[in-house]
Amino acid sequence: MSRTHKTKLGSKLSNLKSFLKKALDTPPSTPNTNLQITPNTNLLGDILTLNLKDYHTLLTLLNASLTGTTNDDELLLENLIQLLSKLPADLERNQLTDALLTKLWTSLNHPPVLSVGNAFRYRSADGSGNNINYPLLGAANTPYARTCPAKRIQPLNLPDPSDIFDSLMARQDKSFKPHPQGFSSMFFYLATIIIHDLFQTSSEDSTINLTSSYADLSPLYGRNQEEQLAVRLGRDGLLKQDCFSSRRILEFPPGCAVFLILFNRFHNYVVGELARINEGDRFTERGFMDDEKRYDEELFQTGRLIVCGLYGNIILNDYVKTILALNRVESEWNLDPRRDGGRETFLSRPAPWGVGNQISVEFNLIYRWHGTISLRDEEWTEKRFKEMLGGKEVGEATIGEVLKGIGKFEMGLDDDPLKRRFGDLKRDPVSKRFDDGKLVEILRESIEDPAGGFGSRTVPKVLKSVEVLGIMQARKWGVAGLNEFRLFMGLNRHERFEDINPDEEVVRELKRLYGEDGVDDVELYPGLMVEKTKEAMNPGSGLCVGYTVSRAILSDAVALIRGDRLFTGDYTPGHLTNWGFNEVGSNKNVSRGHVMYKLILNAFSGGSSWFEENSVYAHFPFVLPEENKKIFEGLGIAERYSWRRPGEGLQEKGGKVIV
Ligand code: HEM
Ligand SMILES: [Ca+2]
Repeated sequence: MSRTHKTKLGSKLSNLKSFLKKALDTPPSTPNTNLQITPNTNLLGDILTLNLKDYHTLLTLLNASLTGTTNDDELLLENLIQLLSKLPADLERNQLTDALLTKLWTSLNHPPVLSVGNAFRYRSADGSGNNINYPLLGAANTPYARTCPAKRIQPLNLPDPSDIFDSLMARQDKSFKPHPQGFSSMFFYLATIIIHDLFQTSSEDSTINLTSSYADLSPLYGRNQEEQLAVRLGRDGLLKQDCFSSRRILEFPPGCAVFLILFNRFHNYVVGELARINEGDRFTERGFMDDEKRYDEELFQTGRLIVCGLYGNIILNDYVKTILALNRVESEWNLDPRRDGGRETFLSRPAPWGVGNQISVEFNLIYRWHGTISLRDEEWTEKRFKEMLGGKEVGEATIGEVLKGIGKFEMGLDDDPLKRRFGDLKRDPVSKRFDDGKLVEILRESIEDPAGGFGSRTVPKVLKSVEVLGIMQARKWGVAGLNEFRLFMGLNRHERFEDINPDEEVVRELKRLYGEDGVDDVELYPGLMVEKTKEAMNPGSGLCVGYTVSRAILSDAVALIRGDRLFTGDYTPGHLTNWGFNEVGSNKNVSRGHVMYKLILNAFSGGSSWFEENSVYAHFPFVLPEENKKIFEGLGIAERYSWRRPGEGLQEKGGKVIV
């Protein structure tokens, strides 16, 4: 091909490129026919005089970059190579070559995200190895990350934390406001389990997080190998009966512990089924039967992947849907951060997945949701603290005494989780299990218990020392200010105190504490806690939390789930078995896509005598039954569910009989 011909082709390509750029820069509302083409380019003519095949190649290329997929029957790659070989050695050819190289490079992950190595097949006890290239990313016992640079000059006279709590955070007598969207305490018990799965600040070194940054159910399975072994039965992949690893969860209302017991029972059911089905002989093929330890290990680890799969599905299909009020409308859409199959196109570039996660100090503060504690749990906490303080009222105790009380309580627990108890529950001497009736009673009461709403002045006074410590902790971590953090998250700056919260008293107190001109001095924590809260909006706003928190937690949920290799690239039937993969999946035609019922119905062998298959308590426990009644009547589906209270009318099961 002559040099002139090559140059002509190059200039045609250049014209075509500016045409495409214009087409893409034109707002969608403008029809393409109205495109202004520079008169001297004669672009349409150029396109028509292009060799038909080259023209076709460019169109296919354009189509591929719009849709993200290539039909390789059209031999785009080969035609592109032909076109490139015809072009002159100039800018256009180089750019097209670079684009081709980029396309070839970005089709694969660099470095690879997945591995077939045995070390990466399961979840490690401490969460290490989730990112195969940076195995310590997000592992237990590593430092917290920092999300936002704190560049502002630090104000030297920060207000007294105790004053901040009393004036802005403390729940005033009789001022409890139930959650505006009718959330039950069960919702916040799951939240409590999630946050203890993700944050546990070491009391010896507050830069260290003692648990893994992954939603891997560390409160059930333990934060390290030693804790994991203590909660396992040591045979057939089983966990010890009705047990969980976390000591800390025993500091919380008994509904949290029951929630973990539901997961324990699900685990033991799963490993039983895995062994029984023995899919593809995978648990016997390598002579595991002769090696009991190995057999136990394979069953346990596969079981854990499946149980964590259900946990992840509960977080996405029940918890996040409720947060976004998608539980209140007909739509089946959900924000699923695991979405894959996305391709890079002109319009979107899918976020990476499976690259790991490391929790930051900012998120430790963002998730301190003590304002949502119900009146019932406030009372429970007052009693519990009094016990831990040897009878002293918490108001009379120093922060040191409270911390010592908590430490002593945890130390006083037996090392063997099987020997720990909670509430007034007793283990059956033979089965070692707690009584179903008692567990159901705690569940029912938790589902019927109205949680509190977020906002300023909502935190029970009994937690004052915890909050004061939180404020001091945030200062020690040197976190950014509220406005600094908002700007980092892409939110606008609060220019006036009224923007933080229009409530007159809150504005007055904020000004008193931070000074008339101190709006940028307002600290991240407690700023997050006193910010105005989002109004209910269906769908869109279910959680009704403070503005900044509502935005930040969605990014965090995506980081947590999409960042987790074992929830994304390695969430496969190969890892979980076909049976396990199906067992924990969500089906939009069942339970409106929710999956909590799988956990609850499985836990009680009495089956329908406790919860009917279609019990609203089993299917939608995060919202109060009376609120669900209103929602489902509005949607015209109330008759699909049983509204009977679990245990109602039962005389002989040992639970409290409700009539
Ligand atoms: C009655 C219920 C609750 C009680 C008695 C309680 C008590 C405490 C206590 C004593 C601490 C400080 C010491 C420790 O880390 O254990 C703490 C910290 C914390 N709480 Fe709560 N809490 C409750 C509910 C919640 C809820 C519902 C959430 C959020 C979903 C939450 C989030 C946090 C967070 C993120 C920390 C910091 C943890 C760390 O840095 O290790 N809490 N809570
Ligand atoms: Ca974890």
